[in-house]
Formats: sequence, C-alpha cells, structure tokens
Amino acid sequence: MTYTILVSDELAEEGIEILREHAMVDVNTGLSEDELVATIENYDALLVRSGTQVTERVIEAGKRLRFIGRAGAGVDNIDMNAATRRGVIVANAPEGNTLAATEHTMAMMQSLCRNIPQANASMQAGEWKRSKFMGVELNEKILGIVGLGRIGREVAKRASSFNMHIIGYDPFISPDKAAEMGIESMSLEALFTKADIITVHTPLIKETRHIINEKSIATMKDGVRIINCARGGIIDEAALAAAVKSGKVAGAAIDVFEEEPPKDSPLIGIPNIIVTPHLGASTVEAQKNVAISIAKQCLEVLGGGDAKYVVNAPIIPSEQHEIIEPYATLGERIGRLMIQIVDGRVQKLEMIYGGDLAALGQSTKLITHMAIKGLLDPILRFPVNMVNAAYIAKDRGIAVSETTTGESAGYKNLLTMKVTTDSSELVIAGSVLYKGGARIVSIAGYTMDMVPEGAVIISRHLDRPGVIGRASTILGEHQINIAGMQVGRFQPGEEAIMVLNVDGDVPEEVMEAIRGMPGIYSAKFARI
Ligand SMILES: NC(=O)c1ccc[n+]([C@@H]2O[C@H](COP(=O)([O-])OP(=O)(O)OC[C@H]3O[C@@H](n4cnc5c(N)ncnc54)[C@H](O)[C@@H]3O)[C@@H](O)[C@H]2O)c1
Ligand SMILES: O=C(O)[C@H](O)COP(=O)(O)O
Repeated sequence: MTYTILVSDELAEEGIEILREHAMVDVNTGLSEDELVATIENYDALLVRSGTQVTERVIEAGKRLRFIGRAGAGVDNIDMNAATRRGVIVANAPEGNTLAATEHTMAMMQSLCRNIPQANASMQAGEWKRSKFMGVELNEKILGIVGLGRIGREVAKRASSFNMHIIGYDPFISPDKAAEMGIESMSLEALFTKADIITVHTPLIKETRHIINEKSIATMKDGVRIINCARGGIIDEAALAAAVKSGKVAGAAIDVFEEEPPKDSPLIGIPNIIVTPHLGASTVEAQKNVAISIAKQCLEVLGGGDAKYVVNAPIIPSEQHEIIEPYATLGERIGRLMIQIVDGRVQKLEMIYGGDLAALGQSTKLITHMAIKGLLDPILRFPVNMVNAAYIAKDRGIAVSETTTGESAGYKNLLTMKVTTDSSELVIAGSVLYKGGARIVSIAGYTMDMVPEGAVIISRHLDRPGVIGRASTILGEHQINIAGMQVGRFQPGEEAIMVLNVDGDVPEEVMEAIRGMPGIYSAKFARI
C-alpha cells in the first residue's frame, strides 16, 4: 500500500526524497484553513513547519490522518487536544534546529548591543554617523536566560565565552544541574531585577504567555535589553514597545511574533527594536536535519512503528522497550478479555504494577494506555490507540489509576488489572514469563495458567460432578473443538471457574444452551 503525505510548508528536499521512496507526496504550501480542510481527507500524514495552523477543523476533516509531523521544535501551531482525541500521532524534530536558533540568538544579542542593523541601514542610505551608533559590550554583563532547555543551555555556553555572567530560570531544571552548566539558577523575579540582557527560550504555553509584561518590565534594570527568538506571545508586544519607546528598555531583538506574519505588531518601526521574520531555524543545515528527522518518523509511524519524538503519547526510554512492550500487549489483551466478560458499565480501571514493573516510573503509562485500548476498542465505533486512550477514558467518565507494589505473587513481574463497573468488579492478573511467553495467572482470584489469545468460554459454575462434562458435550454436538481447559475453585462443592479455549467462534444459541445447564451460574464467550 502506498501512503499519501501532504507537506504544507517548505521542507528541505532531503526529507521529501526520503518520503518519495515510500509514499505519494504532495507539496502544497500557503494553503488557507478552508483549502486545507477541503484537501486533508486524502492524506495519511501532514507535515508542517510553523507556517500552517493545524486547527481542530483540519484534524476533524482528516479522516485518514494518522500522523502530523512538525519539521522543527514548536508545536503550538497544532491543536494537540484535537489530534490526541482523534488518535493522530504528533511528532516534532526538536534537535535539528537547536544550534541554528542558538546562533541566531547570539547574532541578535550582538546586533542589539552594537546597533549593527541600524548602522548598516544608515550607511546604505549614504550616511556616516559613527557617534550615533555607540554600543555596549557583552563582557561582564549579566545574561538572564528564561528556559534552560536545548537552546537556552547552548546560548549559555556561547555567552560564557564572551565572559558574561549567566543567570537562569527554569522550574524543571534543578539548581545543581544549572550550576553544572555554569548557570546561577534563581527565581524569575530575581532574574528580572538582576539581568542586563534577558533572552527567553521556553515554549509558548499558558504559564509562559506574557511572562514579560508591563509589570515585570517595571522590575527590570533601566536600560535592560530583551531578546525573543522563542515564540511570539511570551512577551507582551504592546508593553515591550512602550518600554522601548520610554527608554526603560534600551532595545529589543525579536524573531517571533504573536501573529505571523505580523499585521500591526507594535514592535515594528521602532528604531531600537531589531526584527527578523522568524529566521531562527533558517539555516541550510537545520532545515536538512529537521526534514530528514520528520520524514523518517513519518514513515515509521505509517508503517506501524514508533516515532522518536512523539509529543502526544508516553515516551519510553530505549532501555525500557524490552520490558514494556510485552506488558503493553498483555495489558491490551487482558483489557479486551475483561470488557467481554465483566457485567455492567465500566466506571474504574486500576492498574497495579508489581515486581520490577514497579520501578519503571512514567513508562508504565504506555501499558496503561494499551490496557485502556483493549478495554474500549471492542465497544467503540472509532479506533482507540495509545495516543487517545487516556483522553477517551476520561471523556467517558472512566477513572484510571496506576499504583505500584513490591508484591508479585512469586512472579518477577505482575500486572494486575481491576475493573469496577456499576454492578460488579473483576480482577485479572498476568505476567510475561522468561523468554516472552505471556500468561494470565489469575482471574477473579482463581489461579490460572492461560495463554491470552484466541477464543475462550469462561463460566462460573457449581463445583459438582457432571457440569464440565455436559458443557463439553454441548460443544461437541455443535462441532466446536476444545483446545484447552482449566478449572479453578476455592473450596470443593462451591463456586468454581472454567476456562475453555475453543477453536473458532461459539454461536449465541450454543452459549445459551450452556448457560441453561443446571449448575452453571454464568458463561461468556470472548475473543482475545
Ligand atoms: N525562532 C526559531 O526559529 C526557533 C527555532 C527553534 C526553536 N524555537 C523555539 O524556542 C523555544 C525553546 O526551544 P528548545 O528546543 O530549547 O525547547 P526545550 O523544550 O528543549 O526547552 C524549553 C525549556 O523551557 C522550560 N520551561 C517550560 N516552562 C517554563 C516556564 N514556565 N518558565 C521557564 N522555563 C520553562 C522547560 O523546562 C525547558 O527546559 C521553543 O519555543 C521553540 O519553539 C524557535
Ligand atoms: O519551533 C521551531 O522549530 C522554530 O520556530 C522554527 O520554525 P520554522 O520551522 O517555521 O522555521
């Protein structure tokens, strides 16, 4: 099968070539939202940079869409909730343009401090005004970096070589880690009051929106310089423009805007503000890197594999893949079995990770998502996958929890799933044995050794002679072969469980006949 891929922003040829080896690729840039909505239904994947707004309307119209790839870092132009709800995998290429954006930030800093763009424009206009363009040095200045991720820390490295003192703020980087990078970590408020130059390197999220605003500018040093090569919207444009005009801020260098291309940005047309049209990633090297990265990830996902930089699904460190993958499959299968045999409307799913699984941290989320997929896939009309599973569970009012325990009933690892419905509850546990064999090891407290695949009949019955024999006879009379059988009980003569692996489907009238037998309390057919 050939995939169809739409590339709606400029992508380096090296990436397009990789895609064309396996897919039909249309490069169609500059589409309006309406045009994108009209055409997207024909595509399995959409690849963009920052120029395309991938709105909810676009995603809803993309009935075949399985992958949205961002050839670059920022994904704020993609409606992540809509993609997640629809189960569309979103991935980016965050590393390919780090150095390009870092170098652009340094170029902006030097231009800002030495008035290079203004001096160039003046000379091009035939002037020779040396005293007008007196600058300041970077040497011994305090540089405040907001956001110490990939770009922030590369900027710090380069600024150190200019003998700047680096201070930084990032709520997700410990002071020790910052210190290792030669950065003095402090609160945002302290950074604002101390820095001579401030540069922002965060994503645009609600916590960072207008982080630099009229109030925070008022706390800064007089004559501070401000740089934004991250995202428009991190700085309040009107507040910055007013502060530069008043002289509170000596100058600003801005690569990104709240609206792109900017229509009425107050930042444009002020002599002490340098502007570039979102050029941070615009180097030959960066564009090649991100195009190749996103093209490879796109083909991986369309081929049924995983993308390296998925942004809307759990990310698993490579060293955990070996342990996570078989448990993700087991979780999905237990979920699928549970939904077919439990009575009532599901209200709660509890995932209990025992043994070595307890030490996997956040990675168990993938197992949980696949368990939800197994639980909900058979009863929903639209596909559930690892991307939208948690969203769909929440949307349907199913509370999902994860706990860990040292207990593992003698197994190295034990995955226990408990489903609570409005009328019952069911607990099934499973383990992956040495060399990969997955087993269900208990159902509703009864010990089992069941391979979780194929067709099964699970019944509850009174533990007395003849019940199992009669059930076997009914199946035999209908030419249904029993491939395996297990029974479990707590006490002789009380309720027992029977699990019959059968070859092929069991018609409803046969199940009815089994349910009608004396001594049978319930019997369910399931396909795992
Ligand atoms: N101008 C361009 O062309 C260009 C190019 C590449 C990247 N970017 C943008 O630059 C920004 C940084 O990119 P990156 O690759 O370094 O991302 P990154 O994810 O590696 O780093 C972002 C950092 O911001 C931190 N952060 C999150 N919330 C914060 C908050 N409230 N306060 C302070 N820090 C916070 C995170 O902990 C993280 O360390 C992104 O917005 C990206 O889109 C722009
Ligand atoms: O987030 C990014 O990667 C940069 O903003 C680059 O955007 P671009 O790919 O549109 O140049």
